[in-house]
Amino acid sequence: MEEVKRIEELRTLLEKLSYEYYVLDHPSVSDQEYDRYMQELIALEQKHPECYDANSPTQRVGGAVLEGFEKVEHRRMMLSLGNVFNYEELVAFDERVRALEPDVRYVVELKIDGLAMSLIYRDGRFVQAVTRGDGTIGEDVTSNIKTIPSIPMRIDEPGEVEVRGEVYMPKASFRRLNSEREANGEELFANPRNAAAGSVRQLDSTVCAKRGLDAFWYYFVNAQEHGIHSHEEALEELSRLHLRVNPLRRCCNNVDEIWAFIEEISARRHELPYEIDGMVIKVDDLNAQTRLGTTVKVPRWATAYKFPAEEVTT
Ligand SMILES: NC(=O)c1cnc(N)c2cc(Br)sc12
Repeated sequence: MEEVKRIEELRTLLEKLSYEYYVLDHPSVSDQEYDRYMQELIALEQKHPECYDANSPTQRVGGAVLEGFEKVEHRRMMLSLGNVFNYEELVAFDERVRALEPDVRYVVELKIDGLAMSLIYRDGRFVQAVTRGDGTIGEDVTSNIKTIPSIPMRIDEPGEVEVRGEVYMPKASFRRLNSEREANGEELFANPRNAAAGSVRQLDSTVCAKRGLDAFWYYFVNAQEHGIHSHEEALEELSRLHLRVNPLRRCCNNVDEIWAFIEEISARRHELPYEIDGMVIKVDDLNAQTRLGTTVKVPRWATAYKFPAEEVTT
């Protein structure tokens, strides 16, 4: 029946248009055209309830208001990071790594000031989003994470894929939210991280949908099972799967290259449209990461450089 075929066609088209707009920031159609396709799909889905699909672009917002969040155990612990606060501590980190991995190469990324999140895809379909929690047990916040338009509901990868990253509230969304709350005499959020955490914990996803959250993904959990050997390759694969990966990153061969990038980003971080509280330095080679291993709660193959605390008025 061609209407059922049209439903599948529109679902695929709307996902592609959403990717172009929210991930590539390069839409190929006008908002009006996008809305016309969405309205056409909504009408066809109402006519064909037998085609219901929770991952349809029409199902991102709405659904039941939850009583609470289910607890979920992570397959692999969600680690936090050790910290370094200055050049000398960064040198010490590098020396500890080089003692085991003499010709190490690093990838340096921005440390997004949001909340850590795990996404599970199965056979190419988004199935679950889980907060970090205590690192072992998190909360299922799938209904809220589905409302973030840059997160794909489908990916072109079979089997089980787990992706981790940071959900955050852009500075513009934060300013808009707090000015609305001020106008309504409500308590203001202290910073974008708190506002993002409060939004993800909304039991009614229509509230979360209005908060203008976004996310960057920076960890392909079972990358080696998918034939990937380095962190940089993993980030490129996440991009290929249409996940939103932060392009502001640099491969560095030594501490001085790391420090140069830290100073470059530190000088321009207030221009960024989102808050960062430091930089993340990771060993690039995944086998070297495995050889270095982790301590009780933090990896030996990565650390976070934290910017000096300052009074930031956003
Ligand atoms: N790029 C990254 O690895 C990264 C970025 N932002 C963050 N808040 C975190 C936290 C951990 Br744990 S890793 C990481």
